[in-house]
Amino acid sequence: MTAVVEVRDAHVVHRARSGGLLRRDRVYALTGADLAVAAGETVGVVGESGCGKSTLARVLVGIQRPASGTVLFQARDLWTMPPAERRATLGTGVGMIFQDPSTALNRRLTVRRILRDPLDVHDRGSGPEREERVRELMSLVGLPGALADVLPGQLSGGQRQRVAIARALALDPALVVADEPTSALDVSVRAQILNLLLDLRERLGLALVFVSHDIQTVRRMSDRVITMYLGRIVEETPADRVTDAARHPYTRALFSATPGLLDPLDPIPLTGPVPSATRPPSGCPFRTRCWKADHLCAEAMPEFSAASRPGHRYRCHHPVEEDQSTRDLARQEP
Ligand SMILES: Nc1ncnc2c1ncn2[C@@H]1O[C@H](COP(=O)(O)OP(=O)(O)OP(=O)(O)O)[C@@H](O)[C@H]1O
Repeated sequence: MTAVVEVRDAHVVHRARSGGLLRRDRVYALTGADLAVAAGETVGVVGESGCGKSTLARVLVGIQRPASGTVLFQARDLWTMPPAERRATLGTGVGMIFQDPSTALNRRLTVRRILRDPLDVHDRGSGPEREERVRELMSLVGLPGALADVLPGQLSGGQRQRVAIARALALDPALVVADEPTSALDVSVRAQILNLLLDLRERLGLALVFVSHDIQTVRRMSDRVITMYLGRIVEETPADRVTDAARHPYTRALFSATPGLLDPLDPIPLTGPVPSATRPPSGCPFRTRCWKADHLCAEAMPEFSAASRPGHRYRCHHPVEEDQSTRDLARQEP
């Protein structure tokens, strides 16, 4: 597999937003992240709020430089290349779709200007070719050409997100990262936008990274699911087996609590709060909420183990069995 993007042992540490000027804690937003995404595949990223999903997304698209670790884009190290080359590589190679198209789009520019802008900045084609590309992009995302001269404020939320997607695709990127692309939209248009993304991935052979709180949607959209907990990737599971083959207790608990499964599962209780990212627990970060934790979990962060099927790895000293029913798991005392 040739990765479009590959992150190796990436760490991101922020200064805490609160705590006063003199005493600023460190927030461990991303710790030792490894991930590779190939052309044509969709990788979904799930986890509770604050676990580092957006940070990982920002590292993948080169908005966030990791404090340590490597980011390879099409096998080239992003952060050792000259800045101008990095800007050009990211500008043309990567598209990002944000949660809220109302804030992501410039309200003063027409749809045509928004879509032409990346073509102008990166000097793509002649004037007429750029106009043609704008038409092509609008048609690609299902926007009528008549909307070319309107402002984002005159569009519906779904239409605005289509413009944002078209803009992300303007320069034929190899990688698109969508961070909660539907959570600001009406429920009625969410499915349309998700289907559009899936269709575009097929047609354009994109590598797609999809970040969402909505784990049912991630499961439906993705080939592989990445589970994050307190800044760490703790499991990577083939999406079609995530509810029954995941081996990390946290992944099982997260998916067991998902409403809307065809075959509802017994919810596995997740007790207690998520610990602070400024003081993650020693050893396995999930141990303070895990019903299987023992002294070993407090002492050492488990290394990744490979599961029996390709594309499945997990970090856990006491993994649950594949196919062990959530009823059995739910009965275990935390
Ligand atoms: N610029 C920043 N300064 C300080 N802390 C930050 C900053 N950005 C993120 N964090 C912290 O880093 C951690 C990871 O944040 P991140 O936004 O990546 O999580 P997330 O999983 O995307 O959360 P959500 O689902 O709520 O969007 C959180 O504890 C967050 O508060």
